[in-house]
Formats: sequence, structure tokens, C-alpha cells
Amino acid sequence: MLGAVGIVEAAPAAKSDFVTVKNTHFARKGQAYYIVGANFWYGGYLGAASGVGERARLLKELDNMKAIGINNLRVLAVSEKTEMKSAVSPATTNAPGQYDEELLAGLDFLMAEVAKRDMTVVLYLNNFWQWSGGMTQYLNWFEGTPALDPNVTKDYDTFMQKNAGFYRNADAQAEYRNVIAKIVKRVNTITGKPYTEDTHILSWQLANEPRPGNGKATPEEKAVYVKWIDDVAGYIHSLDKNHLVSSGSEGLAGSAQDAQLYLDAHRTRNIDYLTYHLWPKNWGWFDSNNPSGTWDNAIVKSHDYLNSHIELAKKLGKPIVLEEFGLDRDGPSFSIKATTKIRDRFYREVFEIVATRASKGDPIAGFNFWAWGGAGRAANADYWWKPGNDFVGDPPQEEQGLYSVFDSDVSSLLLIKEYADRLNAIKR
Ligand SMILES: O=C1NC[C@H](CO)[C@@H](O)[C@@H]1O
Repeated sequence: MLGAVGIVEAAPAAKSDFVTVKNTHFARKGQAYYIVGANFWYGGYLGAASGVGERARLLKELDNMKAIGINNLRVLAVSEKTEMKSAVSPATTNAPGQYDEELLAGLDFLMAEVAKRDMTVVLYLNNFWQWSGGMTQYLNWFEGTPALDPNVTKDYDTFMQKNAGFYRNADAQAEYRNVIAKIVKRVNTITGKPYTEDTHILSWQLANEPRPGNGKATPEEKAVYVKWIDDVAGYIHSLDKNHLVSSGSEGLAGSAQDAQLYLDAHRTRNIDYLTYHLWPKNWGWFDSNNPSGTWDNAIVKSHDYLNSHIELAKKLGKPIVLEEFGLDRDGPSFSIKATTKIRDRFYREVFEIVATRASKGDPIAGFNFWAWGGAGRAANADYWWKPGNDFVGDPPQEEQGLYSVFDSDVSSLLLIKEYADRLNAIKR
């Protein structure tokens, strides 16, 4: 199509080039689309032109993921500068209204490279946890409360209960919406393409693991949470008519174990598909110091969690994606030298349920394992991250090696490829 001065402009993408929801499945380019995904929270960081950027590593990581059939990445799009030691630095937001353009351009570079490999990306726009600043940092800015680092306070219940104050704080919500608008309406500085026109964005995600508060969330806190999801998802759709919107919820574990709350929070037409996460060790189902004594308990509960959420998706008539799951290395150990026999066994249990039920036409639309460590390596003897160290799949609030799948974890990579082939073969 010739523009006014004869410059050839790309024709706008066809709607079918975007990932859409067709009944209870994803569709893309006229085909059923199943997510064979990795969590790659730091993908935009590697794309930066200098500083934390490592573009050569990024290209290698993308090629290695593509080579085993990974077609989707779940990526942190926004981070908030904070004093907390457990958080990544630098951040895309240095202070309200002050943004790191070079770091944001890293996301542009990532998106340009994702497009070359015809992969898709889920971009989350906030974090319920502290490892990227997140909601607690917004409250530090707008309520003057200290940014709470549960690695320091050792009090997750108070952290979660106070964090839910983010949803009710009008000034924090206004800045959050400013940031959402800045990202959603962004024009890619590498490709010149508006993000709203980028068919390689699968969805915008409200936050990583947003919770209504802690496990004792009150009816009022739950109502605020349901309204927040509806309002923000509706706001994103008002900015972008092309892309899907998801919450980033963990499922019942992130909904005070209240199935009605999970359904109510995701019933809105503004939420296009459901998400859930599976953490047997974090949730106390599996003790990696007593694997033989806790494996059966962990697997029974995991199977139930995996299957019951697919039934909840059926109730809402929407697709559901298992967008996080993981287990630590044998030992347990953070060392890349440690084997991953137990993790591989757990991955196979998860993959088998996802692939089998997807093949039967159930609304499970795929998975993202947590998380791609690739060529990254822990830098310190204590396995904690410090600014300047490699990024790996484990964010700074956890030991570097806890859940990462590294490029040397051959048995895990082969397992991912085996199930990538099965999911990619499903025709509908
Ligand atoms: O979103 C998340 N879910 C679980 C991960 C592993 O504990 C954690 O690193 C991350 O905050």
C-alpha cells in the first residue's frame, strides 16, 4: 500500500493473525494454537542496548527455545525501582512518571526477535511479589509505607494483606494505568510497529500472581479484587482492540482457596482466558528433603489441582493456561551439577495431563514451565543474585538455580521437546 509520499507501509495485520479465543480454545492464523511456553521474565532486560543488556545471549536463548518447540514466552514488561534487596535492578519505572527508555527499548528488541521466530509473548504489567518492586513499591510511593520484602520480614501474611491495599489506592491505580498506557500504546523503536498491532503479543497480563490479600481475605477485600480485575482488564481493552487480556492468577492458591472468588474474578468478558500456576514445594505439598515420603501426596494434590481448574474453565467457557509450574533439583541443590530426576518426573506428570486433556478437546490451552535459565549461571557461592550478575529463571528473591531449567539440563530439555511435539500436533 503506497503512502502519501510513496513509502510502502505495512498493511494492518489481519485479525486472524492475532491469537484469539474460539469457544474454549486459542486460534491463530486459522489454526488451533496451543502454548508450549517458558517463563522468561528477564527477556526484555537481555534486549537492552547496553547496561544489563546481553543481546547476543538473548538471540542464543531464543534460538535454543525455538529449537525444542517453545512457541511462547511469559515476560515481565514493567518493574519498579525499589530499595528492596530481593528486587531486580535497574527498573523500567524509576519513580512515578519517570521511565527508563533504554530498558523499555530492550522489550522492543525482544519483541522484534520474537517476531522473527514467530513466537508469541504474554507481557505482565505488575507484580504482586517484591522481586520487581511491584505493588508494594507503588504503596511505598503513594502511601509512604515501607516497601515490604518478605525475605526480610519473614511475614508473608502481612505482606499479602498490606499489598492488597494497592487495589484500593487511587493514586497508585492512576500511576499503574499511566504505565499500562505507556506500554500498550508504545511504538516499537526497533520495528516501528505499535504494540497494539503486534501479532506476536498473545496477551496483556494485569500482574504476576495478583492475590486478593492473604489466605484470610475478607469479603470486602475479595470484592475489591474482583472489581479491580474487571476495571483494569476493561481499561486495557479500551486501549487495545486486538489483544487478549489475562489476570496472571495462580488459581485457587491465589484466590484464598475460594473457587467462587476465582470464578467471579474471571467471569467478566474483559478477561479472555484463565491462568493458573502449580507449586507443590512452595505450597508445602512436597518436601525436597523428604522426596520419597512426600512425592505421593504432592502428585495426588497436583493432579487434583491440574484437573479441577480445567473443570472451572469449562464452567466459564474459557480457555485456561497452566502458565507456571516447577520443582527444585535433586538433593535438594541449587547447583547446576545436581541432577533433575525428580523434577523431570514431575514435569512429565504435568505434561501428560495437559497434553492428554488438550488432545481430548478440554479447554487447557497449554503450559509455561518456570523457568528458562538457559546459559545463565549463578554467580555467588550463596546462590543469591546481586546487580550485575547473570539473569537466570529464578528472580532475585530466590536462590539462582532453585527452579531454573538451564541449557545443560538435557533430560529436561528433551522432555519439553517431547511434549512440545505432542501439543503442536493437535489439530482442531
Ligand atoms: O510468580 C512466581 N511464582 C513462583 C515462582 C517460584 O517460587 C516465583 O519466583 C515467582 O514469583
